[in-house]
Amino acid sequence: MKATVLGAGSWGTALANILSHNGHETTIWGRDSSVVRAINSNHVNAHYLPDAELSSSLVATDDLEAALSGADLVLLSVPSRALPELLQRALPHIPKQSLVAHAVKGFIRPDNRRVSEYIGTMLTDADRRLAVVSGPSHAEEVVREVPTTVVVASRSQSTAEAVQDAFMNAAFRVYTQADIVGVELGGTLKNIIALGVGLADGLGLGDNTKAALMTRGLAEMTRLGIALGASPLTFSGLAGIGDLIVTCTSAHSRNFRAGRLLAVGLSLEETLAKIGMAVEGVGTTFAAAQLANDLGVEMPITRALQQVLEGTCPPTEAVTNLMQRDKNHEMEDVGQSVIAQTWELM
Ligand SMILES: NC(=O)C1=CN([C@@H]2O[C@H](COP(=O)(O)OP(=O)(O)OC[C@H]3O[C@@H](n4cnc5c(N)ncnc54)[C@H](O)[C@@H]3O)[C@@H](O)[C@H]2O)C=CC1
Ligand SMILES: O=C(CO)COP(=O)(O)O
Repeated sequence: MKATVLGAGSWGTALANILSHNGHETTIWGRDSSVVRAINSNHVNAHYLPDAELSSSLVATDDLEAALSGADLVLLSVPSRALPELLQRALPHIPKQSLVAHAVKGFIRPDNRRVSEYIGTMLTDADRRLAVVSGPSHAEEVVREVPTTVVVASRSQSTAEAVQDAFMNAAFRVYTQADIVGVELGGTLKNIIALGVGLADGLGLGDNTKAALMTRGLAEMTRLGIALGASPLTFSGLAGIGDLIVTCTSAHSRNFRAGRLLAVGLSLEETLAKIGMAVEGVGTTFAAAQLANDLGVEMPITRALQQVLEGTCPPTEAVTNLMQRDKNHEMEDVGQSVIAQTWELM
């Protein structure tokens, strides 16, 4: 298979490295010619993954048209805010029969569309060709071949299985899924909660608080997911709770680290500059808050975080506000029918 990865940041590099190691003729496109040169001459991406020695067969280029020529599989792996511009430039050169996968965890603003929804409006035969790769997978560990599991979702089973085959190896186990909406939303919405857990950590709050944020966070992720057409079960899988756990507990997570920096008093601009890589949770918080508002979905953690990011509520006050919300049943609307049945039987 001839594979082309668009985006030479952390994740694009890690995924291109897998494809190359798996024996596929792999090209990675990046906009930064110094990164391209370093991958070709030294097999290293010094800015994003300095400690990893990349496959010597991996070829890098900054020529988009040449990168896409003859590709059987095209993988888009840039931050969500960069995707529209890149896609406009890439579309005329994407071969008509190629499979197109993306590994982006964010919404396309300002319309707050899912990435596959956005790509699908432009790509011919999208239902057959398009797939999403998501799951608990920090690039820093993937390049070290730390055992990792992800999920590929597509409306087409054969496409999901083809992408699964392309990536699967002894250290990178790939599952398939049909729920493209749920898989995309799980990977996207967990970044909001990771920012919140990072804030809690930076404020010196305890493990109880982090567990509360993760669990109640999953509940509000699931509520929005259901409203947008996802299967609730997907949120108990790799793209949901799996990715939530890794992002909320790993020192590699840019979202978790950003939350910690905000908690100790850095401004949002200072925080983003200090991380120096994609922090998708910031844009996602605003997008999800807007979607929740439009759809009438309760997302208290997201709303609290939005206020913190806007600078209209200090983090400690946001915690107090969350704790003092009206009392509630744990399962709320998601499980109401089940709860009613159980109580009738008792
Ligand atoms: N880093 C990770 O471990 C993982 C990242 N992701 C997701 O992958 C996506 C990409 O993130 P990372 O690679 O981590 O980001 P990164 O910050 O490491 O790299 C971003 C890359 O995009 C490029 N870029 C930025 N603006 C661009 C533009 N306008 N046109 C072309 N290229 C542009 C940069 O030059 C850089 O190569 C994000 O949605 C992220 O959430 C998903 C799973 C794991
Ligand atoms: O999505 C990720 C791991 O699955 C990466 O998370 P961060 O963007 O927070 O580093």
